[in-house]
Amino acid sequence: MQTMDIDKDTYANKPRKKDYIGVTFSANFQWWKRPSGVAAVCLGLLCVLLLAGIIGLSVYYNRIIGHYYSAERFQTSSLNNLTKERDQLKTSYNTLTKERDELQTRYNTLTKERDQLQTRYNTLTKESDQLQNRYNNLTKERDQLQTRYNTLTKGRDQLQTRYNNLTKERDPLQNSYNTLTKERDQLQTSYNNQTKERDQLQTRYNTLTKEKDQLRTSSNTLTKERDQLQTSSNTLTKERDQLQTSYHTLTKEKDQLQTSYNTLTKERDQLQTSYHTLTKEKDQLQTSYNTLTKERDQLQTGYNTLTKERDHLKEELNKQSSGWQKFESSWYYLSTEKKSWTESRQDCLKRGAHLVIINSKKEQEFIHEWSGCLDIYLGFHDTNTEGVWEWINDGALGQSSAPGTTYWRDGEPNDADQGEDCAQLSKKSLQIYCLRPEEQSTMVVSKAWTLHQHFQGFPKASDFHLREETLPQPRDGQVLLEAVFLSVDPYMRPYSQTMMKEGDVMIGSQVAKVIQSYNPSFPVGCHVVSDCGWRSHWVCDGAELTPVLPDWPQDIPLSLALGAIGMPGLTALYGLEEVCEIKKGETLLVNAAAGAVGSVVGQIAKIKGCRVVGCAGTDTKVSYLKQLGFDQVFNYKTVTSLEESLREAAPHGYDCYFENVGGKFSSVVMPQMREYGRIAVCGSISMYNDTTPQTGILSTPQTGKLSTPQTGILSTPQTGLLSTPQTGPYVHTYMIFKQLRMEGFLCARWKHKHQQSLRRLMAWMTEHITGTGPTTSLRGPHLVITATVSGMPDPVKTGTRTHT
Ligand SMILES: NC(=O)C1=CN([C@@H]2O[C@H](COP(=O)(O)OP(=O)(O)OC[C@H]3O[C@@H](n4cnc5c(N)ncnc54)[C@H](OP(=O)(O)O)[C@@H]3O)[C@@H](O)[C@H]2O)C=CC1
Ligand SMILES: CCCCCCC/C=C/C=O
Repeated sequence: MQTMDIDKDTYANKPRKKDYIGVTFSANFQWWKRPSGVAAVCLGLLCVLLLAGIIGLSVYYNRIIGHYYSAERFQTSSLNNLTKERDQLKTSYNTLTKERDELQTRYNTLTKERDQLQTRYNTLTKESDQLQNRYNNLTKERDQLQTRYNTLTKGRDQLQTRYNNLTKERDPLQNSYNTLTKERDQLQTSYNNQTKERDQLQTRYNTLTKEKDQLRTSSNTLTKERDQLQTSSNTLTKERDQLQTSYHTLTKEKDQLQTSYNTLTKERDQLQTSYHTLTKEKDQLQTSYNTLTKERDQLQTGYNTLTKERDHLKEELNKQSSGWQKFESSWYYLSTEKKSWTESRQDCLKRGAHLVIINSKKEQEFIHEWSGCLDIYLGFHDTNTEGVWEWINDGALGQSSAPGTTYWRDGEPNDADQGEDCAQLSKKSLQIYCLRPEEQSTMVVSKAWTLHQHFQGFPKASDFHLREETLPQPRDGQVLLEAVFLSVDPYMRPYSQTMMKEGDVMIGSQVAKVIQSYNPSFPVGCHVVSDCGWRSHWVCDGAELTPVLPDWPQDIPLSLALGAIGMPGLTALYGLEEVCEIKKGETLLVNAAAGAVGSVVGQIAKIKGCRVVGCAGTDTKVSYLKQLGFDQVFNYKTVTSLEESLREAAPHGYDCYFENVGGKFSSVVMPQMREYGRIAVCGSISMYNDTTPQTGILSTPQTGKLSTPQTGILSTPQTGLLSTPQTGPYVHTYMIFKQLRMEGFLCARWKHKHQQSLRRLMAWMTEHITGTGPTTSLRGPHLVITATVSGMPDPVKTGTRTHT
């Protein structure tokens, strides 16, 4: 291994401490290898021997002398021997001294040599120190190199680990990528390239720097590739999931379409067969129909001619028998009642006629004679412009010329009694004079409820004020109305806020009777619907009047012209047909179901073959709605959970929701709408009287699309329709995911259809009355009118409609 090689080299160069000490000792102990060392040692030894000999001799000599003197007498003979020995010792002493000197000389020589050696030794020591320093430096460098080597090794190992991990991660990604896409082969190739690169990297493993760079490069590349693979894997996974979802949706839709296609194909085939059969039958019938039509038309023509002749004869007979007189092409009637000119004019209009208009002298003479010479009011007046006399034009005849003006009595018209605006044919002569039209008639005083002060919260009696006002005489084209039924509707609460100022007469519709008329479209006695507000009487020109349907059946209360066969009924019809576009078999929810609108909504939906769920606020109303044929009804005020009751009533949810109440009720319904559901926002009665904002919280939805209830506060609306800021909830999530359609509407949008729609409502109502229609045909709640001492309904007590 490379590592081992490096270690060997390193340790081979490394001096051991033991060896270093060895160098020092070799200078002190290996003296026998040097001559100067040997000489010095010998000299030292000789000195020691000499010293020992001198000491030994002196000891010996002292003993001998001592012994000699004591035994002088005994050992005189040995004196000579001693002297000899002394001489010999002297000789050897001299010899030794010589030798010592020689040794001293040699010692000096050796000392010199030793000094030289010492100098050389010092030089060597210095050199050794220098070497030691260099060695230390080298050691340091080596250590640094070692450290760098270790760091690099570690880095390489980490890179290797990362590389291995990346390689490991890359493999499963490669596998999933291969599974997910057709590009598997390309990725496989790139994988092989990577593997090759890895092998090359392995080969270049020995050069750390290069290897590091290569590894880093390949690591970065792999990381990038892995990220790209990860990204493309994520993208593909997402795309696959989306495709999977849309695939499922499409499969479902396709299956449904296939099913309905098959059903339709079958139905079409059956229809095709029956169409052919019917076409044949139709052709045969058409032929016989054409023949019969011709015959019928001929008969009809003959019949019409005969009918006309008969009617004409009948009319003449009737008229004659009821006092009418024919002169030339006109009929004349003489009333025996005493009335003013104005009242007589009314009386004529009631009879479908008008005050007499004279077109010729002959006619004037006939009237004079036939009347038995009575005073006769003429349809001649200058009420529009003083001094400009004209014939009345109540529509019965075309505009007449005015030949009568040539028959004025002398001095007439003179306006003698001021306001003599009408003409009379004198009983005494054939002449005309003028008189006041209102003689004998009384002025009409109307009573009206006004808005005394704007409502704060629920309306109260003190918000209203009863006012009397004298009405002007109706003029040509005008009518005088008398209220029969007034309506108190929820819309008045928010509308008054913007459309009215304090002191104005309360807005509202009424059924009124025409009691004076100068407008042939509205004869006296007919009933109209007028938007003139809460008044007892009113004079108007008829432009805004809607006649109640002709031939209104006697057994249907006229008050329904303000209910089921009036604006509320129309609202119900348009909300269902135009906004909800309701279809047979669908499930509908309606709240405020026992009200004027709600009760009709439920009944029309039943007529159309739908399943109807209704909510009302009392048990009596609940029973009433059951009688009307609603499928499921409950009292929303007494149920434990509105949410649960709604779900029980329609476990599969609601296709259509006719919204009358708004606020919290609406929040609870929203999650229970079915996909593609439609919501007709007709009203929001629960919010009209708010003084503090309602807090609308959407409960956590079944779908789980929203995890957190949503709330919010709408700032006070620009329109000022609502005095109190409205709070959430925000319904967007439901609208989006259930693909709902929510549309507000006002019934006036379809004004052009009102007449035909009223006839449809009346037809449903009549079917019910006569029992000819389905059991679900229409019934309508009536109005409760509470009379007061004032003679006007109490605006607060009549605030709620109910059924009777
Ligand atoms: N868009 C349009 O063109 C029109 C809209 N409308 C709207 O239709 C709705 C119904 O009108 P209409 O049938 O004439 O009214 P009604 O006066 O006949 O009935 C109203 C009923 O609403 C219910 N109600 C009243 N207050 C509340 C409340 N706070 N919370 C829940 N329910 C309440 C009561 O029934 P209960 O006892 O069952 O609670 C009440 O009897 C109203 O919102 C009105 O504004 C009406 C006509 C036209
Ligand atoms: C003065 C009669 C106006 C009738 C308009 C009714 C529209 C109702 C709207 C909401 O409640």
